[in-house]
Amino acid sequence: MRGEGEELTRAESGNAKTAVQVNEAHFIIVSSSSSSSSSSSSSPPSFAVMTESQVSRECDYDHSMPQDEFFEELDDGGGSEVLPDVWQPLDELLSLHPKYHAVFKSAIDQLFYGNGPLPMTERHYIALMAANRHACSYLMDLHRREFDRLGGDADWLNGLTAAPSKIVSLDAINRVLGHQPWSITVEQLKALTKCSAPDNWSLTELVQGVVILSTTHALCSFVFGCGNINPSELTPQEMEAPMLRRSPRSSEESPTGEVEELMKRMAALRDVTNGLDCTDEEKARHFFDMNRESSAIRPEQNGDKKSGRSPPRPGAQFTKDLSFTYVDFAQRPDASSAPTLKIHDFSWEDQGYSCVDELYQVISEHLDRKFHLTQELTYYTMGKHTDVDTSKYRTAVWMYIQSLYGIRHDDYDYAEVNLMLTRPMKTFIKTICCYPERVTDSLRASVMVDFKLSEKVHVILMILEARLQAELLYFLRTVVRLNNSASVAS
Ligand SMILES: CC(C)C[C@H](N)C(=O)O
Repeated sequence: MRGEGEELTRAESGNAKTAVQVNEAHFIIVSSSSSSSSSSSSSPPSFAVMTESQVSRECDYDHSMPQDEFFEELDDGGGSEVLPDVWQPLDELLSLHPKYHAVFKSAIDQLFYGNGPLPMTERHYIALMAANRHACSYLMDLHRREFDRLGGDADWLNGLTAAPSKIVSLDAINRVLGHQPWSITVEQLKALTKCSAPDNWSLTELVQGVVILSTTHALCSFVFGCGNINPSELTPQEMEAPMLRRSPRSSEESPTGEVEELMKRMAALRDVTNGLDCTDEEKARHFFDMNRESSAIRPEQNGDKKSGRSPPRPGAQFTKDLSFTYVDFAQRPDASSAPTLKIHDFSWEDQGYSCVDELYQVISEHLDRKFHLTQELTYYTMGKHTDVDTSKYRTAVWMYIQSLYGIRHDDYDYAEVNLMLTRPMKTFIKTICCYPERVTDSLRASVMVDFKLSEKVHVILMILEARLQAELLYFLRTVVRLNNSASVAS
């Protein structure tokens, strides 16, 4: 297995420009690409590239190929889609993790530019609606430009009031999915898909729409996690992403001991869990205890108190009711109608994947690879240390994220989360997942201080994928229930 340092070296030798930009101030790149919301003309026409990749898409994957072989193939340069230029800033950042990067590009290419029931312009409009939930100006700008470049009706860009009612009808599910996915109901899906409705959605269209919505919500978390910047507000010095800029407390100068402490805890945990195992009741109790404790973590409401700067947020033209936000799962008002989702009863592997595969087959394999790779990805490093088994840490991050959405992995002992994640780290993760637009410079700077840049990005990738999977699980479980209710009725 290659070490993270070596991955970087490979990126550097393969593409020196990319490596330097990512290392020093990658969000300068983000900024330059999102410098004007009405500058679609500055984006070179890359439609020809896209069309070519569309044509070759059908031959890209052998769906029966075992995953290990697929990942090996990526090492040999597989997954080399060229996304249109507007995606480049994300692309550059993700090049820190080449295997993930390749899978990500294929998935985005398929979702937004590949075969699918929805017209491409509508896909970008739906993503614009999703990015508006978190006031993510970077992604809103990206999808506005793509909508425009692909020939979308400029009127729609005035807001939902100018969009067709079929698109507008997706707003409710955008809201629920983005903030309280456990409250999606069969009735909501029925109303959208009912044949008698004038603008009804086919289930296949709805699945594509929802994959776009949830992917975009999760990408908002990624963008804010790494540092969302409004270029018009900032001087060039300020454009450096706060999280990624060399902090005076960088690990080389004054390590905080954070990594050593984590390594001790991981080792202790491995010893303990190899010998003792707690009962199912104890595991359940640990989950609910952790859930309750997590409710006490309240992300700041308004901008960055320390810098006194509250970045301007885009308005709510593309979604309604921005006051609808995340509520702590443990404190949801409808606890009886929205119980915990037990992975034992509904998981991506056992039910989710086949549900997507049946309705929107071309994306199922991409999602599966992304989830699988993100959970498996390791370089066996932590900070300056090598040959480290980081599985306890990485699992705790994934479990904590999904617990925020009421998802419980029955076999996991959530007491481990408390050992692996400090309160500031939980605050960071909860903010980035649930209220990414509220992240502050000081919060970013307070966590993962001794981690390498690529490790910080690695954690934020886990946030992206675990959140995406959580939203999809609730939606897909409801689709299955909808199908079951239809077959009972007939
Ligand atoms: C998130 C990081 C601490 C992950 C670690 N670098 C690994 O290779 O597994």
